[in-house]
Amino acid sequence: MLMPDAPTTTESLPTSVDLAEEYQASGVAEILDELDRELVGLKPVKQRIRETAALLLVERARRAMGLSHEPPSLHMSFTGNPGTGKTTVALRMANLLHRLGYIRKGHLVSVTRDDLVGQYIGHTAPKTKEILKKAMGGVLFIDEAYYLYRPDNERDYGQEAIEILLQVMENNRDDLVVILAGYADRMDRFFESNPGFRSRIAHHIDFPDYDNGELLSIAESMLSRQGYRFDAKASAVMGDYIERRRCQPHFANARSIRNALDRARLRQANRLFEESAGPVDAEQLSTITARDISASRVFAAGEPSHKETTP
Ligand SMILES: Nc1ncnc2c1ncn2[C@@H]1O[C@H](COP(=O)(O)OP(=O)(O)OP(=O)(O)O)[C@@H](O)[C@H]1O
Repeated sequence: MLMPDAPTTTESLPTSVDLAEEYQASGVAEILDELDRELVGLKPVKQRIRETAALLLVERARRAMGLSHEPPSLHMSFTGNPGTGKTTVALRMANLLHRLGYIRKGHLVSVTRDDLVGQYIGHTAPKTKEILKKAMGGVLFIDEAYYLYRPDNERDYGQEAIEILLQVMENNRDDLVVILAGYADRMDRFFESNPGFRSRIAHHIDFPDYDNGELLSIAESMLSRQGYRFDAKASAVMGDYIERRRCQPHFANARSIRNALDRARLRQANRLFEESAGPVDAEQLSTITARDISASRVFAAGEPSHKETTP
């Protein structure tokens, strides 16, 4: 395996590097395989991550061989609708950057405006610096990053947080990676008004919405990880649920699926209590039936829309 830092004498520099071996030895292969296996869909996202990993491996090899190299800029923006996997992929990205030696610790600190910006004068700088301290050596993930900038209020404290962030993104490039996340259109407007951010972010990754088939696969894989499964009819009803849920307000892709499954498990538990006179077996305890899903309000015809949190 390559040394993370370039050797100091020319004699000790390697004259060639086996990239395929590096790919395996660094653990990058394992992370990318896991990403492929565990995350449904996201083809363009996975492709971009593979490309980034290849770039970083080549950069590392150049450094080890004493070729001219520039520390790559790793700050990123992840755009897409809620529940499209941005946080999940950011976690994997942190792991990847750590395995490649680009960040010391590889942890992820996920924040929103309220974690960075204070309500009173003098509160913002210490708050932002505290978060940055926590994130050093890892990845700082700022969800709905555009809320930091409020053009309607000239004296908004968000501006102070922005200035500190920009400085740290420039000066601590070798120890902190910042990922800005949120809706694509709002992020575009944010970059237009804050060119400092645009120029510091080299990698833009767009997360598409999942299609109905992908959401059904996500539901099945989430359930199986929890030790449950749909019976044959439940799978079909879940497909129908997804079709209807997508057209209702507060739809949040995979997050809506996670919430729907939580509620289905609740109904299953209640059903087991109501139905069972005697002992229940493992099969019954692990099966979600059509009824556990069809009792959802999503199926109530003409019913006004409901919020994500409604049971
Ligand atoms: N492709 C996928 N395969 C399996 N599970 C997924 C996939 N994408 C997302 N999930 C799951 O869906 C949930 C929501 O995903 P995540 O939090 O990463 O989305 P997000 O884009 O960050 O959205 P938000 O900002 O609204 O939280 C998580 O529980 C995650 O594990």
